[in-house]
Amino acid sequence: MPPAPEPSGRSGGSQAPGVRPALALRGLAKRFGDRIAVNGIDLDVPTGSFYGLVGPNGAGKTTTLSMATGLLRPDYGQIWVHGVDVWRAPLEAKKLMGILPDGVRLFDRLTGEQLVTYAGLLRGMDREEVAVRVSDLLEALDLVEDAGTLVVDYSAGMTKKIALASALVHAPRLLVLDEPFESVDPVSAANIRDILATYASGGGTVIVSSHVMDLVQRMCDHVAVIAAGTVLAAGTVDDVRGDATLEDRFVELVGGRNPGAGLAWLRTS
Ligand SMILES: Nc1ncnc2c1ncn2[C@@H]1O[C@H](COP(=O)(O)OP(=O)(O)OP(=O)(O)O)[C@@H](O)[C@H]1O
Repeated sequence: MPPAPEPSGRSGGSQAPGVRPALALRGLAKRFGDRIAVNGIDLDVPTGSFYGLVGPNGAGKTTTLSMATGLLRPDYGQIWVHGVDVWRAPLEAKKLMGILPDGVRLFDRLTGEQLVTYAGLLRGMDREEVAVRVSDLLEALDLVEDAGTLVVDYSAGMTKKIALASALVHAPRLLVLDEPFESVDPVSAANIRDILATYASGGGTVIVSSHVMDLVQRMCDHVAVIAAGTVLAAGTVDDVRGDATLEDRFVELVGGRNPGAGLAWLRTS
């Protein structure tokens, strides 16, 4: 098995010398038929960072994160999580990760409490420890009252929160969250941000994909901007945005603003 790479310094990492990144991607590529979704992505996510992955619709964020977490096989490239090759040693790698995928079906005929308990037991944890953590997570995510409700009857935001609890229950070293704040109300979003900040300050690494630039600017310390399956910029949030806001920098990098073109018929006066 080839050794995990040392931090390259060329792909957005700012890790102390000799410390392996929490996630390293090299030459990652994926094509669906004629469409190239991911076109050779290199990225280092430093251990302990709060890393935002941003890009326009169809940029390749979900495809990249699905490959990085072992859910989708890459056509080319390699992925290491804390030095473990995700596709050569999947069980070892997956023990290190908690994943909130975008749009993956949950076992929604379980109650919220049963679902998180099941996630803990699947990870090989003992029943008593799982019970303590499930209770703590339901409390922290304000789901105690709905612990006995079937997940199929949860709202979209509650479903996100219970999926997040399932991703956290085994205290992973790397948390990969695809659009964690979508459909989540502002109070719950603030609770989730607090939980993630505590997790990162305790040495955990968080990767979030998001369209909300303001949130990424406030919450993340690192960011990668991807478009058309390639990395346009990566590094600390301050380096990437320079003197501008992240949103302005994003629009500048990605381009494509076309206000109202061809929609003359929408004018009502
Ligand atoms: N299973 C699939 N089959 C065919 N094409 C796909 C598939 N999954 C993704 N794609 C295509 O790959 C490209 C990247 O999609 P992806 O979902 O990774 O983008 P994204 O950055 O997550 O977008 P969004 O922000 O809209 O969720 C898009 O052009 C998409 O249409």
